[in-house]
Amino acid sequence: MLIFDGRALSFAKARATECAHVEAATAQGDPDRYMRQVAEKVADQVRYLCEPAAWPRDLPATTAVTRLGEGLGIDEAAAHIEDMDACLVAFVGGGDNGGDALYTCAMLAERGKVVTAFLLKPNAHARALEAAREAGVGIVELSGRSLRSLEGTPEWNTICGARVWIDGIVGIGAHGPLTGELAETVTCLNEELRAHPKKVIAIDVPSGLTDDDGNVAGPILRATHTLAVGAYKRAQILPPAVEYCGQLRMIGMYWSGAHTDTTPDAEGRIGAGDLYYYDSDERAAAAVPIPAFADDKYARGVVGLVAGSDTYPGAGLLATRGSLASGVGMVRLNSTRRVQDLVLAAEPGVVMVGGRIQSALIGPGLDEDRREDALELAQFCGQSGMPLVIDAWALDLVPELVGTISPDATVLTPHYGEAARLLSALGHPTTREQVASSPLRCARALHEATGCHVVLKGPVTIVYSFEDVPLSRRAEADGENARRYADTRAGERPGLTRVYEPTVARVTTSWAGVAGSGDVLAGLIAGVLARPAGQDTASSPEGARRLLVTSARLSAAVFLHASAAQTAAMRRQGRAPIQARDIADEISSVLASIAQ
Ligand SMILES: NC(=O)C1=CN([C@@H]2O[C@H](COP(=O)(O)OP(=O)(O)OC[C@H]3O[C@@H](n4cnc5c(N)ncnc54)[C@H](O)[C@@H]3O)[C@@H](O)[C@H]2O)[C@@H](O)CC1
Ligand SMILES: Nc1ncnc2c1ncn2[C@@H]1O[C@H](COP(=O)(O)OP(=O)(O)O)[C@@H](O)[C@H]1O
Repeated sequence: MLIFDGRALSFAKARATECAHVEAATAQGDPDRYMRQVAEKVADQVRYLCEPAAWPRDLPATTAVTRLGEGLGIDEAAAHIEDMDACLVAFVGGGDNGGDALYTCAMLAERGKVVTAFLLKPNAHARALEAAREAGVGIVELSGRSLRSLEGTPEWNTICGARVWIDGIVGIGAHGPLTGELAETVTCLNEELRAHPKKVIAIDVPSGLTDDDGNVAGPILRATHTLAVGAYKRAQILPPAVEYCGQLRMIGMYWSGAHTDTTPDAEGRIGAGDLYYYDSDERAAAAVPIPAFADDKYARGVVGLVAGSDTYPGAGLLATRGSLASGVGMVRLNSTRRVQDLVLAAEPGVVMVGGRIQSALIGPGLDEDRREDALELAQFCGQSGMPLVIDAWALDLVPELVGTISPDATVLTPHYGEAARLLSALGHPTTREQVASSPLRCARALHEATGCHVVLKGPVTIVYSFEDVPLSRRAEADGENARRYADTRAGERPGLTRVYEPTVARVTTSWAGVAGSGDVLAGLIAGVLARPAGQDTASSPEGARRLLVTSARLSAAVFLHASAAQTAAMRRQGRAPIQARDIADEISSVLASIAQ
């Protein structure tokens, strides 16, 4: 069973956890103790981010080379270094997020910073406001007016002249998109940022980011840094909202209970509403194990591909190279003569005849002429329960394959457009725009419509996966709830319980979105699934085969692909394009750089 690097919480869960902390502080007669602890850590981060050394690494760039939002913009940073210690400005709302901001301002002022707080609501947190005044923070009261009303005044110049803004307008207490004067204020601030970029440090979440599935339905103040209080929130790591967070840092608040929910939902599933992030070089390396002393090519795994066509020959080569990078002992490629010649010229070890395989991939670069071979391999996998990856063109075959494939062993790897087309073909009319605005929701819908694992490719790729783990392990780990749940399914899967582990990898580069990049990923996933199951997979019940298609393996492949793209982009300082072949080439150096 998988425990990823961490669970990202829903806003409701985060609010409940935070409330418990506040209640405990209140019971001890100091209701703001927790808030001051948050503010102290925020103030430390703000001071650090104001230091010259932090600038070159931290300024954002739109073409990010990122670990979820971390940006590089070295030249712009250098230009601002001299006067970045000018004044700090905070925008303060009427809730506790504003309270955090005011205490933060007070602490910064006490440490010698020049700070001005703009109160956007008449009901700012009273004790925090008093502390800010006492510390010498400049206070500007908007009394409910939009910030736009200040344009042309000296206060407006203070806002524009600041190098660093602190966003305490709203946090996780906001419901729905921002409305009224707050919406206008945020729009106005974003306009100023577009004209004159600055550091924007969001306390907990960028103001306006309110949807657990990362949907962007209204104005959000675009942060360069987001300081997540206590735990990451789902919207901070999900596209499209992730783009507004900039570099994400955690403010540790000793939150407990941020583990997988063991309570089944209405349909009896565990963890289907959870979201994890994957950020582990070591775990990724475990998916590509060093061969054992006596391993021959068959022991290392053989992958069978139906990829490439006379219409799209290059896809056959790129998928092949993705598979080879996974360390399989052999790739068997079924393709046209033209593709075979192309592949053999680059990779003479590839075998063009059929035979024993441990996993399969159909789809990259296929055209109508390749339909029969793709269907045949899919059907073979369905009958044998062998892992099958369905990508690109072959995704259009899914509606006719639904009854024949083995969903537990099948992975669909659509991009947004393909996901929309497939969902529509399966009876759920969906546009590409709808997928782009709520990719997690659509990945889940695709799983529900097909039963398959889904790798939804995008700026941040989502792995919507699950495992059937032995009841004994689940119960050991999670206690009574799981035991009760498993009993209800005993007739269906005796001894097993289904656990969902939707995951995003915390690494990305926008240079990865290039033709053929997905072919490499599909090949890599199929290759990883052909490798012998080892430490990286969940254990199966006594006597059963070890599980091959797991969240851990799929996430590892996605992570390696993104890391390879990022490393290739970094070789060019993130400023020059990379090609799909660069990603394939870089996978082995990423693996080589990871200590095993
Ligand atoms: N709960 C607590 O006691 C603490 C919360 N902290 C911080 O405070 C934040 C949560 O505080 P709150 O629960 O007070 O809420 P927020 O401060 O996030 O937001 C609540 C305010 O936003 C307004 N609002 C809500 N939805 C809106 C919308 N759609 N458009 C415009 N205005 C809207 C409300 O009227 C209210 O004034 C967290 O993110 C966290 O950072 C902690 O750091 C300190 C203790
Ligand atoms: N803006 C982006 N930032 C990072 N990665 C991206 C972006 N856009 C696309 N990608 C990645 O690029 C790959 C493109 O795959 P796909 O669309 O299938 O292309 P192809 O079929 O040409 O190989 C996917 O891995 C996807 O996650």
